[in-house]
Amino acid sequence: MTRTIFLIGPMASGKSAVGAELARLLDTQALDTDALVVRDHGPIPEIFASRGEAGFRGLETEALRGAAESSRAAGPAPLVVATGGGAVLAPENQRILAEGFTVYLYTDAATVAHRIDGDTTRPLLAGAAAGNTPDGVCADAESRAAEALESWSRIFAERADTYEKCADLRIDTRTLGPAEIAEAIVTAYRDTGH
Ligand SMILES: Nc1ncnc2c1ncn2[C@@H]1O[C@H](COP(=O)(O)OP(=O)(O)O)[C@@H](O)[C@H]1O
Ligand SMILES: O=C(O)C1=C[C@@H](OP(=O)(O)O)[C@@H](O)[C@H](O)C1
Ligand SMILES: [Mg+2]
Repeated sequence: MTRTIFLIGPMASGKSAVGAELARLLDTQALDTDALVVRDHGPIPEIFASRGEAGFRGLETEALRGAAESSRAAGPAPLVVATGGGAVLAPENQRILAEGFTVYLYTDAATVAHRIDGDTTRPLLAGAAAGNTPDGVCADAESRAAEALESWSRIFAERADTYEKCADLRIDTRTLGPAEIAEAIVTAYRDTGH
């Protein structure tokens, strides 16, 4: 039976980039839950601002459900679904991930530091990126980057066990490029008999 390949992992671990590469290798379609939410509801920072994180999580679950449904309806090639970093949190999402082949893209703070520096698209890191400090004083670029990285590390520590629990396969991506990671996933997926 064909199984959807889900990509999970922390912010900026490469889920979206690897998803596109993997779909190219498997000659199939890549879906991205964040992209589906943006397509249907607008930019993620605006959703966090208007509906809060809980509102975003509801839309994320809807997108994941829809992506899994599209995959079931697709032909013999497995669909690739990149998730957002917090998609592993909701029990309903965990049940959906358990039906597919779920790959955890492991990385660390040192590796993602330059990827999230100055990023304003991820609201959970953007308090720092926007220059807001808890005391309301504008932070300089260097301390903003340090704060974003601190937030990333704290959130990752909170979720690390959940990523492990949801994964059929864990790849240490720290020294690999997206194409190499995609190749490793295809090999492991084929090893499962697909
Ligand atoms: N393995 C990798 N090596 C180098 N750069 C990467 C790698 N994976 C992702 N990137 C880059 O890091 C940034 C974040 O990747 P992205 O796919 O958006 O992560 P995610 O979807 O997990 O948040 C992008 O600019 C992407 O091109
Ligand atoms: O980790 C998270 O909670 C989030 C990760 C983001 O996706 P990426 O992991 O693709 O950055 C996006 O879903 C949103 O900003 C929340
Ligand atoms: Mg992404």
